[in-house]
Amino acid sequence: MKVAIGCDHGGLHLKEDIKSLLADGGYEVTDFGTNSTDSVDYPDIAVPVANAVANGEFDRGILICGTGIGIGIAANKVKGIRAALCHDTFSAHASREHNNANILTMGERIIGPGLARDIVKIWLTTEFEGGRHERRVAKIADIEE
Ligand SMILES: O=C(CO)[C@H](O)[C@H](O)COP(=O)(O)O
Repeated sequence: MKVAIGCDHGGLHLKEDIKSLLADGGYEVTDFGTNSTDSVDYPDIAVPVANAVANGEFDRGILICGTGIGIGIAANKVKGIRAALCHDTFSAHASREHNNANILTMGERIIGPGLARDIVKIWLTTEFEGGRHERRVAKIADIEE
């Protein structure tokens, strides 16, 4: 599975930790930055990652900022993106099974690396359930038309 990852300055340390988790797990990871603690604007990272997922270049994306909120709001402006903010494992599971989320967002200023790692592992390995959820996700796509 090909995974695009990105963060702003508020998510740098968690992004680096998640990158090593993904590399150890055999995922093909591409880092869209940022790569320092210098202040950057999260839409500048969110949009390239979201475009790369939306156009099929990557299977999934992971975006991290201080809260996970801003970077997710920006990603969700890109057509075809269903970015889900998950700070617990139940949401990570449900965002895949029910919502077919293609981008996971998290906030480094909110959760620690242990929980974040569990969230990522669940999120990357849970399949979309389809069925009634397919109809609902299709209605979200209709909003974009
Ligand atoms: O969480 C975020 C967006 O939702 C950002 O990481 C946060 O707003 C950055 O704040 P600052 O410029 O004060 O470091």
